[in-house]
Amino acid sequence: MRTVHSLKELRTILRGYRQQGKTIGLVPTMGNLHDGHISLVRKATEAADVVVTSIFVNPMQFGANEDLDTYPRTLADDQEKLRLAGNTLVFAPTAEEIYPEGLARQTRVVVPEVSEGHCGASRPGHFEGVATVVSMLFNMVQPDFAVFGEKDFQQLAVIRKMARDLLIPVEVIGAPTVREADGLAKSSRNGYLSEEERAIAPTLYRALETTVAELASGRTDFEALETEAQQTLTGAGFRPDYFNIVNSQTLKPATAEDPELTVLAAAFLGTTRLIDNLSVRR
Ligand SMILES: Nc1ncnc2c1ncn2[C@@H]1O[C@H](COP(=O)(O)OP(=O)(O)OP(=O)(O)O)[C@@H](O)[C@H]1O
Ligand SMILES: CC(C)(CO)[C@@H](O)C(=O)[O-]
Ligand code: BAL
Repeated sequence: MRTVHSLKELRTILRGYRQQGKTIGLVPTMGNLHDGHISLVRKATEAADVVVTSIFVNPMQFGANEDLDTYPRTLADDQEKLRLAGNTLVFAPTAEEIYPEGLARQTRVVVPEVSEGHCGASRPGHFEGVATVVSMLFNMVQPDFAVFGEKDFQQLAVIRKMARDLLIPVEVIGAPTVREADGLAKSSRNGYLSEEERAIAPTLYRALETTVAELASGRTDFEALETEAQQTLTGAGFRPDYFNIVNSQTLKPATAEDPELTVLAAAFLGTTRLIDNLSVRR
């Protein structure tokens, strides 16, 4: 498995694979890899001959008061995990390689509607940063397939729409959320939790499970369900950011007629912001 840091090297190697008629899968990440990321890599190896995992902590998607500087960077460990998972190539560029003229002068990709609300409301500019860097990664790698986790449900919806609207010839594949034994969604940011916070953290998943069970039983008083869940989270020691029951396709507020609903949630434990979601067909 090779690691490249420059776009020039990446393009040279990928040209070789294409000349051999090989299909290419892309797994975009910010590194500090865990079993969730590795499940995406394995899925990509099933779909494509060659798998490129990118590791780039993208400054454009971080807000001014967020954790860009402290975000864990663990390239050597990540490389070993990727090698064991059957990954072909690691692309780990510097910020200068991706944004040579700096963020202020970079063309940006805005995805309307689906970027609004939920994480888009709490993290202004976040999905613009994600859509911009992912469209650049699609241009750099020109993958046949790209795999993203359903843990970041709104992000997956934004990327699907962006690829469709910009006519990018890539098949976007969603992969199920990988969880710890107690239900907590695996996430690099779980590493920020204290022992006490880690013990509370699975309450987020349990609140989603409770809400989904109520929805499956036919309840349609969505706002009351959202309030109940937020009270549960607050009682457990969280500071809820949002807890929204939505139409799984549009991510707009749920209606009683929707055939599939998704519950999207984000909540803080101390300074750590966790997100998770669960879907239910009715
Ligand atoms: N538990 C998980 N199961 C499946 N996919 C996941 C999981 N966690 C992250 N992913 C996916 O991995 C890709 C890279 O995500 P990222 O590097 O931000 O990891 P992360 O653990 O979600 O980090 P963060 O804590 O910053 O949210 C995204 O497509 C994301 O949805
Ligand atoms: C898709 C992504 C790699 C873009 O920076 C990031 O948002 C992530 O890790 O989910
Ligand atoms: N996993 C989403 C990337 C972010 O939180 O910035």
